[in-house]
Amino acid sequence: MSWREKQTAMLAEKKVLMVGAGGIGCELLKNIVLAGFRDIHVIDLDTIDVSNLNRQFLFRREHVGKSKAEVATAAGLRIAPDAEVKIVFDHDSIFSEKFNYEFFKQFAFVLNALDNRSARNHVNRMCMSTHVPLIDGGTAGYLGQVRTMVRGATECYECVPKDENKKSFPGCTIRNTPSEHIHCTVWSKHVFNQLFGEVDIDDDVSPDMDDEEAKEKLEVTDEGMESGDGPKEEGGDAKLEEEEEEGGKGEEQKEKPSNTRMMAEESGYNPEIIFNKLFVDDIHYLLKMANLWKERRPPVPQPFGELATENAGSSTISTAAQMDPAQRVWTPAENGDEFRKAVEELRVRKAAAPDGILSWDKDDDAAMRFVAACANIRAVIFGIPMKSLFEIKSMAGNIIPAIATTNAIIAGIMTVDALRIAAGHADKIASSILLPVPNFRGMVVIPEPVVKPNPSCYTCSAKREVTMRVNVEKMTVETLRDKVLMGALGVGAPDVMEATTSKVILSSEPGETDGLLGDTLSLHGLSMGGRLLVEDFDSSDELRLVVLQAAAFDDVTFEIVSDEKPEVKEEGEEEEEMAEKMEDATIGKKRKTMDETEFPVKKARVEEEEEISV
Ligand SMILES: Nc1ncnc2c1ncn2[C@@H]1O[C@H](COP(=O)(O)OP(=O)(O)OP(=O)(O)O)[C@@H](O)[C@H]1O
Ligand SMILES: [Zn+2]
Repeated sequence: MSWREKQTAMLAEKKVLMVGAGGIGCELLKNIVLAGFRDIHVIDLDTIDVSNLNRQFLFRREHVGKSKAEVATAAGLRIAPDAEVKIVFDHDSIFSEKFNYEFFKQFAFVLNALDNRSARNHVNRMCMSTHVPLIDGGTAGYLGQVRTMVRGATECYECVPKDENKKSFPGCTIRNTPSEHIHCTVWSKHVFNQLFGEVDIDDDVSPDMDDEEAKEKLEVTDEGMESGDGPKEEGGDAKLEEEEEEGGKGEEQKEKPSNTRMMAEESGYNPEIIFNKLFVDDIHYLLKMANLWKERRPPVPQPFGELATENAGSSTISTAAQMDPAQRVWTPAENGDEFRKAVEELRVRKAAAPDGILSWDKDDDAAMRFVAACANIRAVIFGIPMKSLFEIKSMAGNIIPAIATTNAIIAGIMTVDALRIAAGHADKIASSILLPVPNFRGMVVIPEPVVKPNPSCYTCSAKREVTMRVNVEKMTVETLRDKVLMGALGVGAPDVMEATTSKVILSSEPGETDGLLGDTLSLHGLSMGGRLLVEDFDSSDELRLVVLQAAAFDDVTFEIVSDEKPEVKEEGEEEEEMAEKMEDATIGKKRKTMDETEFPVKKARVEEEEEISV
C-alpha cells in the first residue's frame, strides 16, 4: 500500500464531529471532505438567514429558512461525489441529551465552529470527560484563533477562567469626560437602563462627583471650582463633595445631581424634562468640577429648545449614503426630536410591560433611536463628531463584522490540526492566532506555545470524575445527597459546590444548607447540566460530578455513565510526556529566540462570547 493509500484508509476510519455550520463551519466542512475525511457528523441548531449568504457559501438564496446542518450536509456530499463520503447531520442544539457521553466517545476528535461561550464550554466538558481531542476555532473581524485541546496534555477551554465582567471604559470617562463617540454610546445605553430597564447602580449616568482627577487638583486650588469656562450661574452655590477626612472641606454643604430614574418618574416621563436634566443640569454639575476642564474643552449644555438645526460635526459616511436616514448624520435638532419620540414610545411600552421593565436590544427600533439620539447630543456637548444611526448601532450592538477570509484561514488551520491529530501526531499540535496585520516578522498566523493544563481547573484536573445523567428539573438537592452521593457514590459527609458559580449548594455542617434541600438542581446553575465539586468532609476525598440532563427521568432516577479514578500512572506519564514532546517539537524550537516582549500578541485571546462572530 502506498503512503497515499494508507493515508486515505486512515482518514476514512476517523469519525469526525463538527459543531456549528455557520461561517467557519461551511469552510471547514468543505476542507475536511477535500482533505479526505469520510465519516462526518454535523450539528447546528439554526436555520439559514439571508444575511448568512455572503460568506456561508454552502448556502444559496433558495435555502433561506432551511436547516443549516441539513443544507451544509447535502452540499458537503456534493463536494466529492466520487468518494464514499458519509455525512450525517442533526438540526439540534449540542446541549441536547442525545449528544451524550457515548455519543462523544465515538469520535476521533471534535471541531468547534461555534459562536458562543456556553456551547463551547459544554463541548469542552464533554471532550475532556470523554478524552476526545477538541479543535476550537473562533474569529472576530480580522482576528482569529485556533486552539487544540487534549485532556491531560494541553490546557482546556476552561483552564483559565474568563472574565465575565469586562468593563471596557473607566466609569469616570463614561460619566464625566467622554472623549470618543463610543463613550457617549456606552453612557446612552446606561441611560436607557436607568430610565426604562433594570437599574444597575454600577451604571450610574449622573456626573461622578468623586472623580479623583477633579478632587486631586481641587486640593491645590479651590478657586478653580468657580473658574470654569462654562455656565455656572445655575446652582452656583452648590459645593463639590469632598471626602477628605482631615482636609476640612468635608463639612462643605454638598448638592448632588438628582436621581435619573426618580426624576423621570416624577415628571411622568416628560421628554423635555428628562432631556434638560441629562443635557443641561447634569452638565452644569460637571462644569463645577473645573479642574477636569483645565486641559480639556469644557462641555456645553444643550437645552432642548435651542438645538442647532444644522450639522457642525461630520461623519465618514459617503454622500451616496446621505440619502438613507439610518446612514445620514442627524442634526442636533433632529436628534432632539428622535429623543422625544423615542421617550414617548418607550414610556408607553414600559407601562405596558408585565414587569415594568424594558431590555435594551439593538434591533428594537425605538430603543436604538433613543440610544443614538442620546449619544449624539452628548457628543455635541463634548465637542465630539456625531455619528449616524447605522454607525452607532454597530458600536452599541458590539457588532464585529464577520469576514469570510478570516473564517477561511481559521478553518484551514483547523483542518491542518485535524490531519495531525488523525495521523497520531499529537506531538505536533499547536494553537494559533491570526493577527489583523502582520507582526514585525511579517507573519499573520502565529503559533502559540502549548500551555499545560491548569492543575486546579474544574473541568480537566486529575480527580475522581463521575459522569451521571439525572433530570435536573426534577431531582432535588436532598435526593442528590441521599441517593447519589451518600448512597451510590459512598460519600460520607458531602460538601457540594457548583463549579462555575462557586456557590455552595450542600454543606456537611448540619443545618447550614437545609433551606436548599428541596430545590431542584436546575435552580443552582445546572439548567442544562454542569459540574459539581464534591468534597467528603469525613475523608477529605474530592470528586467532580459531571451532570448531564435526562429529561425523561423522574425525580429519583439517575444513571452513572462513568466513574473514573484519577489518571492511572502510565496514562498520566504518557500524557505528560506528550505535553513535553509537544513543547519541544513544535513551538519550543521555533520560538527560542522570541521572547515575551517581542511577542506581546501571543497572549491575545478571542474568547469574549459577544465578540466571537463567525
Ligand atoms: N448550542 C448550539 N448547538 C448547535 N449549534 C450552535 C449552538 N450555538 C451556536 N450554534 C451554531 O454555530 C454557528 C456559528 O456560526 P456563525 O457565527 O457564523 O453564526 P451565524 O448566526 O450564522 O452568523 P451571524 O451571527 O454572524 O449572523 C451558527 O450556525 C449557530 O447556529
Ligand atoms: Zn482545564
